Amino acid sequence: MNWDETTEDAATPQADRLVGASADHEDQAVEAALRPKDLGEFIGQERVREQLDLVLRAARVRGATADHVLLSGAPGLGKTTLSMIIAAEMGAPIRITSGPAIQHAGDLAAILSSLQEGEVLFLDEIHRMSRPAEEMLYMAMEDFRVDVIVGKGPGATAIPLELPPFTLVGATTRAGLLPPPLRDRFGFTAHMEFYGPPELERVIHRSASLLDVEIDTAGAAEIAGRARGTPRIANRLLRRVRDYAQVKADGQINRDIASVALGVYEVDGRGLDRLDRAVLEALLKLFSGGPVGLSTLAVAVGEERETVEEVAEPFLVREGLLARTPRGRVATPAAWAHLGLTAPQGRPGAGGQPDLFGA
Ligand SMILES: Nc1ncnc2c1ncn2[C@@H]1O[C@H](COP(=O)(O)OP(=O)(O)OP(=O)(O)O)[C@@H](O)[C@H]1O
Ligand SMILES: [Mg+2]
Repeated sequence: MNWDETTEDAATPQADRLVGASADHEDQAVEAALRPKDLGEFIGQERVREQLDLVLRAARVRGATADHVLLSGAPGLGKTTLSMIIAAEMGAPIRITSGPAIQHAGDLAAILSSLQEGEVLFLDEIHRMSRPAEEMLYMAMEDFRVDVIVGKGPGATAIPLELPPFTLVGATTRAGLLPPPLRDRFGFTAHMEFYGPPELERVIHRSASLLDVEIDTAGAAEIAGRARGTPRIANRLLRRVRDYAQVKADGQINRDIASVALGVYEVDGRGLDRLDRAVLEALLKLFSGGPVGLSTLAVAVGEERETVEEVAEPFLVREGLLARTPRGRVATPAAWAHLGLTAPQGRPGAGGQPDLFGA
């Protein structure tokens, strides 16, 4: 791979895992076809949808350009999809760029000065923009104006440039990293939550019908339960189960087919993959449930510290299977139950014993 093409995701260990939330190459190729096109088609996120609907409707009634919108949430929850829906609902064209693509303020000035009135500018990974570009964006968002610097050194002059009104849609997986002045300039902020099983089932039924795959209710529920609250993962698991159904059966997906297929891909009933389970198993079997230091745990599973910390742990913590404590990683009672093991007496999960480990 050419270093220039290295993205954050490619640099992330295990980015290609079946239950990883970032888009892989195949996702990028097929996602466009699966994207809901308007708010009515967008599944779940009721509150965000309702609020956004009001914001967009009000703008349409006033005949105005919609306020700037910030979309924050984990990968694969629908930020890019919503940005396209915003443009579609406003009947406006959309321009797509990203923080890492804007290295110099001049890059941003070029984009801003070529926007049409009412256009939606989608700025993905807005937390990764350079500082000077960010400052230019403040003025553009607030006053629809930028200062273009012409020349260098003492002779440099700032030429003010008026911009047509536009709607900035920023997306970030790390809202906490946004400087407050930037956050404050958005008229509306939408926090996207993980999806519950019923919504994921609807996502799966919808995608199955677009992909022309037959699936019954129980089959969709089986996949939804393993999709880690994330539509992108649900769609990816659906494609793998479809492959299995086509090769090993008559192409139709039911609970058994889904369950056996995902077993082949080592995604368990709760959405844990081989790495997740290796981490839990080491914690339980080698360290009696902890507490154990991250480095020790990583050595025990033969992975890098970062892989354990950034790839496996967030989901295990979210699922309530593992806790990070000041003294190290600790398994919760649910972890013992999930792996079908019995906690030694006196450990969390041993039942009726005092919790000595602060889990
Ligand atoms: N609410 C939804 N209803 C139906 N499908 C959805 C929904 N949200 C996301 N999807 C599907 O999940 C896929 C991933 O969504 P999207 O690309 O919008 O995620 P994202 O939040 O932009 O992720 P990233 O942070 O990696 O950029 C899309 O192909 C889309 O089909
Ligand atoms: Mg996206």
